[in-house]
Amino acid sequence: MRVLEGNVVANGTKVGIVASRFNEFIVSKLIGGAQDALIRHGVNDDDITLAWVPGAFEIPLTAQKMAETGNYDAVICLGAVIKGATTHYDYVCAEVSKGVAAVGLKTEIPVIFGVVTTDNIEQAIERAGTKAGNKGYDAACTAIEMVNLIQNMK
Ligand SMILES: Nc1c(NC[C@H](O)[C@H](O)[C@H](O)CO)[nH]c(=O)[nH]c1=O
Ligand SMILES: CC(=O)[C@@H](O)COP(=O)(O)O
Repeated sequence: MRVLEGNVVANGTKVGIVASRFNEFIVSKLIGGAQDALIRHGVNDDDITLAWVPGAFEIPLTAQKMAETGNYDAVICLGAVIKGATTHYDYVCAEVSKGVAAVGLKTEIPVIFGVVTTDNIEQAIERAGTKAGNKGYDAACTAIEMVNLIQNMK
């Protein structure tokens, strides 16, 4: 049986990161986690490009623009959507999740969903480098694995 699988080893991998400034306290920790994972798995710091957007809603368009340049093997989307008093949360979460998935399918490179969507600030903190790990780190490992997997499929 031929098994297709990606290693978590970077080989000249070029990565774009789109990060939303809303809840920057959390998102900056996700960026730190992603950068740490990329570098520790062999990505050169010079091969990482970070684009800031105002909020998670703006992530998909920016991820698409980045992916369409052809300069990146993967794009990692980082953000923090935290539930407030109204239904705004649901609209932002729906659009960013659908949008990120659509960009991956359209551009045919891995576009990774590293956006935390939480009921409260405590849950977000737990996922930004404390008791539930760092979702930015996890997203970066996923990006490297997916780049490898797709290379192995050729
Ligand atoms: N409430 C959160 C937002 N809201 C802002 C939107 O993402 C968007 O920037 C605005 O509606 C303009 O289009 N964004 C987050 O990333 N996180 C939130 O908790
Ligand atoms: C997820 C959000 O957009 C959130 O911050 C909005 O809060 P609110 O529903 O209280 O306006």
